Amino acid sequence: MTLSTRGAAQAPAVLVLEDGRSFRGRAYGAEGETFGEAVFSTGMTGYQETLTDPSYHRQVVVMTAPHVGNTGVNDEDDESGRIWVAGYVVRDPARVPSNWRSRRSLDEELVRQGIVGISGVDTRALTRHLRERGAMRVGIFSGDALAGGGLNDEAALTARVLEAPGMKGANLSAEVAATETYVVPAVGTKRFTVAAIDLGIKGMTPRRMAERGIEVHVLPATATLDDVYAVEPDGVFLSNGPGDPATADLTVVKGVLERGTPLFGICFGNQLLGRALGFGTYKLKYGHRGINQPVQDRSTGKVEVTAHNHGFAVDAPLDRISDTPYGRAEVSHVCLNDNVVEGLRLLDRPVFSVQYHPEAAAGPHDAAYLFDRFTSLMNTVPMEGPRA
Ligand SMILES: NC(=O)CC[C@H](N)C(=O)O
Repeated sequence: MTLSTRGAAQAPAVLVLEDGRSFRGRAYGAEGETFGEAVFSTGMTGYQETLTDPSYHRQVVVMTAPHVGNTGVNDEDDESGRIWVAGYVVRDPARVPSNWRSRRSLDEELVRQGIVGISGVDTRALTRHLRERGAMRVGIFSGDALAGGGLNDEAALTARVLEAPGMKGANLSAEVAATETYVVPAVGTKRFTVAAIDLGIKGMTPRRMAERGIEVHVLPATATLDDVYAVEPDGVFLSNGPGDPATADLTVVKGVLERGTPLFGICFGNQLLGRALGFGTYKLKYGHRGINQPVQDRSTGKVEVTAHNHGFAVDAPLDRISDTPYGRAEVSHVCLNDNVVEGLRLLDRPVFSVQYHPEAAAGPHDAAYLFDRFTSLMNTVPMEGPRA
């Protein structure tokens, strides 16, 4: 158990939204200033995985769960080598974290990694504001950033927020992805080789494949089609990742589709597949983030409770099969809260994707069957040449 001595004694901080609304609180984590897109996450647990998910790069995450940090920070649950959120907003941080795996408090970890946060904010009011007005740019200011009376000059702080870049048009995968290929070995007998394109991949994703006998070659976001086929893959995987899918290069995805290699994409990967098929993508008003989102698999009618983190979505028709340059495609999964497209499937090729996070780190394991589906596609496709 680690005792945190900070909390109520922390310096004043202020959160300022681009539309001028502001919230006062206390510094949490590092003091200073930070900017990003304000988004809210409804996960009640799993904050360590959220913080270290590269898809949150350049986003300031507001936690709707009121108590955050209760189980501290451990050495096992990180989803990447660092915290990626641009800032962190909580209502009531734990003063005494307690868990057998805890090594330090969340506050200490945020300080250690220089992540500026704010606590003591009415996160319900802030979330309702974002739901009504949509995700928008935000700044958090504390310590030196408020020296000279900044706390009382919110117009000046709002002007600074308005200078920060937005999420639309942001091309961010290369900023978060590995620069060198690495291999996650199959657990037990190796059955397949998969080339996974790292657009901001989480650590659990290759592990979920490895558990199924897959040797995963994780390739940088900049990998070419030749790099992909150099590993002689039985299947190709497109990962999650930050930024606007409209900015991504689709050459590799289209090349894989042409060859008919089994393909599975998640989240950003689903959006890239959608765009490669000729569908558009658009920015949702406030996105889906959390570990309790109901999704229906339209092929079985089954409802799964799933982990999400997306601000963009694919624009594809729900009521009919679409003709694409790679054959017929359908919307395979849909979000039951708002009918947003949550999955795509090609009818003539071994290709599918989902908009959510079947690796479930954190989250319910309802969607684990999707990794089995990918494995069975590789099982049935002859190695040489396209199937379609
Ligand atoms: N988790 C992800 O892959 C997110 C995809 C994309 N950046 C979005 O916000 O929709």
